[in-house]
Amino acid sequence: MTITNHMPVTILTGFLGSGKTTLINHLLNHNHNEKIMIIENEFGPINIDGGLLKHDTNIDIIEMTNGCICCSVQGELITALHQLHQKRLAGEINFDRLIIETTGLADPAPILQTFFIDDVIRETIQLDAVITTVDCEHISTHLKNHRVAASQIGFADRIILTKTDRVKTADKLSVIARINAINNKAMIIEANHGQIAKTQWLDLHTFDLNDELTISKGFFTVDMSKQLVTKFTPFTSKLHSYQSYDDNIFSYLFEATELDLKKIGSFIEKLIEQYGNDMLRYKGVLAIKNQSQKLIIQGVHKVVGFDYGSAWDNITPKESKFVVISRKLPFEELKQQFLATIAD
Ligand SMILES: Nc1nc2c(ncn2[C@@H]2O[C@H](COP(=O)(O)OP(=O)(O)OP(=O)(O)O)[C@@H](O)[C@H]2O)c(=O)[nH]1
Repeated sequence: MTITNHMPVTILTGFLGSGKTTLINHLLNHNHNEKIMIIENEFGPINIDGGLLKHDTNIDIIEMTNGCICCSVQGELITALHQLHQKRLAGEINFDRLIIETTGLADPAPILQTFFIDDVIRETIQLDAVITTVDCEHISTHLKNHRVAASQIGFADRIILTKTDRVKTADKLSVIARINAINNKAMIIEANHGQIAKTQWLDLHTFDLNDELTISKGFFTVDMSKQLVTKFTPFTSKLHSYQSYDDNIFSYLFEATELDLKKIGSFIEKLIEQYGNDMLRYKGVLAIKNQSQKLIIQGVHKVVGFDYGSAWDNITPKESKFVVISRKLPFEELKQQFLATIAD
């Protein structure tokens, strides 16, 4: 990788003790050809994880201990990223990717927004994905007591389910169903003690304004007693007695045929203005009348990006899909407004 390339950045979040450090350690133990920079943010004055992470020559760790990235040290994160960029440009340091491990108590929103709002960062860094570790054994308690736990799941592009060795299959399935109810866009991957191939959580390119809009239809497991595989066997949970919980974050899917550009533009503008604070992540691939290319939209709260993607082919029907992971929205009302943007 050359310095002119955008630096890939992965945000690793997940509640306290959910296995973030274990996952990174597994990566470092099995990574021999990449130099990785890690920004660690620990809540409180002492960075425990910095000591737990296995140092070797392929890793540099920046510790941020002035509080939690999500609030008081957002500025510190920006400064750290600028400095890294400068040092890299000057040839003082070299690394191939950056991982930001957030404190288990952090809401990832402000961290994510940093990558959209700061010009230098936007131009030099390629935000790759938000990865959330979920502790299968304790997530129910976390969700009950800490609002941020649901938020971390809601923001995820990919969820890594940990400690499944400590629960019964039925309990694991109900955790999966609960995660899916919060975020049906993120694929769920099971990892025993962080043992997961790096291809499963790095270089996912989820923030590229590309045409891929995946909605998880089940979940996927990696069985580490077998070889690392890149293809998974899809597993669909058949839960007949799924209990409903009030996690207050939901996945909404808006679907329609070809849309009128002006109308959909003002729908989205109004939606963000009114509900942006509640909308954690959203992504859409929209079919616009008289436009041969797909219109791609994606955003985090009130920060939104639009771009034209690839052209529609003659086989795929021109359909618009817009997924929103959000705190509760008046979905029926919004759906009618969305449908009203269909082109005449
Ligand atoms: N049984 C079991 N234990 C695990 C697994 N993954 C992690 N652990 C253990 O869970 C504990 C917490 O893991 P960490 O990796 O430190 O979690 P963390 O998310 O970095 O924790 P904080 O930095 O405190 O938020 C450690 O004792 C790990 O060994 C797993 O899949 N199964």
